[in-house]
Amino acid sequence: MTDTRTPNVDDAEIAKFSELAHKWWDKESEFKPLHQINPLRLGYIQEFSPLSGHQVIDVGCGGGILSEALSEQGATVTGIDLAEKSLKVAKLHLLESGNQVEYRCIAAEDMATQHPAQFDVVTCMELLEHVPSPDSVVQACAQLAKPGGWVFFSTISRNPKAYLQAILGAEYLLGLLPRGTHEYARFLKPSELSRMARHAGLEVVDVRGMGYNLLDQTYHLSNQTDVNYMMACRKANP
Ligand SMILES: C[S@@+](CC[C@H](N)C(=O)[O-])C[C@H]1O[C@@H](n2cnc3c(N)ncnc32)[C@H](O)[C@@H]1O
Repeated sequence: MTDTRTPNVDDAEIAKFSELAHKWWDKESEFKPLHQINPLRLGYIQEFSPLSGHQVIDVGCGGGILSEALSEQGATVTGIDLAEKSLKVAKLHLLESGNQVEYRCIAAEDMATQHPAQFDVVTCMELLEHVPSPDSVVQACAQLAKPGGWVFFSTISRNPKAYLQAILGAEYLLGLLPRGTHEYARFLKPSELSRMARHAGLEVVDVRGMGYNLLDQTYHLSNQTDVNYMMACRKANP
């Protein structure tokens, strides 16, 4: 039977990340902001869930910045992405770091069909704003989680301040990210992501902002969720 589903992927997005793949572990490159926020998101995840001995899947793992940090905490980590080149870099980096992560080139939706309810923790960071149907990825993340498991998202809200900071500021004025990294229409308000999460059977436990300090050029957790934010969700335990 032919699969008539429209794949939930924007080829231009995959090409964009593939083009930069060799720079994933260069902490002064276009991926510097991801390296800078990584300790914050790891700490956030650990506020809610232990990692040691847990099965974790990192959806849209890229070069493995978060996947490796999760593995360093003793989790058994699977990383999935659709950019082959990024996964190659991720696998090569394991040789250097000695960390263990199983990387697979597969869509979240397909992984969820193959491995439903298999993971204690699902992380999906900075991915939703790069896909045509974020709700489909949210559904897949919920399906991947065990009952009682945790699902963490991070993305960017959609409002004039987010446009000014995340696109105009970060891409055009400060040059923190390459121009064209983000498309405003794909930003998601916390209320919209909460609705998607609830629809997928997840309880939204917490929403937390991530702010950037222009003066010392550092990121911090914040109660302001109107630009970058993370969400901690829990799958119901029937
Ligand atoms: C901004 S990067 C975030 C990487 C990683 N999650 C992190 O935060 O360190 C976005 C990632 O999403 C991946 N991506 C984009 N569209 C995707 C899709 N439809 N399915 C899986 N991964 C996708 C890209 O290849 C890229 O690695």
